[in-house]
Amino acid sequence: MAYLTCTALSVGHAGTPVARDISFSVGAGDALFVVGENGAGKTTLLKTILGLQPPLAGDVAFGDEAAAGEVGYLPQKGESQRDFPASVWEVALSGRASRLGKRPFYSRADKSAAAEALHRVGACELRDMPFGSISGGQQQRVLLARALASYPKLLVLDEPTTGLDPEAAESLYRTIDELRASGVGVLAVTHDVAAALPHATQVLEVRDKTAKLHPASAWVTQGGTV
Ligand SMILES: Nc1ncnc2c1ncn2[C@@H]1O[C@H](COP(=O)(O)OP(=O)(O)OP(=O)(O)O)[C@@H](O)[C@H]1O
Repeated sequence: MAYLTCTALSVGHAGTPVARDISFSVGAGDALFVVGENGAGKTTLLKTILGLQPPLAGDVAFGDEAAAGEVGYLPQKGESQRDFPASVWEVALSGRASRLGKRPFYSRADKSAAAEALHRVGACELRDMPFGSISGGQQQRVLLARALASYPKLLVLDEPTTGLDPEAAESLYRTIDELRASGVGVLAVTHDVAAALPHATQVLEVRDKTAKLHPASAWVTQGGTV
């Protein structure tokens, strides 16, 4: 079973659909990129998948090692994140906060998950640096580690390369490829279709109040843009 399966999903606000009849699944090694014009409904879809708002119809199901809600989430980058007053290590470790429950301190398992996540994204050497002092590409890498430390199987990324130069974006995508090769499944929203496409397995095109699923190779041959 896939980590995430959406079936005949309708998403929207106050009972009014923004996009209807959305069906896709994301499993180990998959990278599904959601594309569409401004206002098409990409963020509404992500929020529905993350359980922040209810589906208007249809179903969101989690399976395998990604139980309900156990999603590593990298939110869209906000300016406030740049000066976040914490070290890289603290940011990575904060991915485990939702697992603390009533415990006052992070456990050895929490620390080892955060350390492993930093290692997997190639950010070990940044560990003791203030988060606000590293580059935008490095910050995104650390926030990817944070998502990975929280739930390492299914990652949901909202515009992961926004604000990065092409080299930093490509480097982040290559890291995401390596994570996929080790069994991670990725669902990402992007406006940067050309850069994302070589790293996608499927493209979900949200348009005209519905969504079409394309294999990434077919999207290339039809010269797809949004
Ligand atoms: N809380 C809300 N209440 C009512 N309508 C909303 C709300 N949030 C978004 N919308 C509307 O839903 C539609 C889809 O918005 P959404 O943010 O999902 O689009 P998007 O594809 O993510 O756009 P962008 O690429 O600009 O981020 C838009 O028409 C928007 O105005």
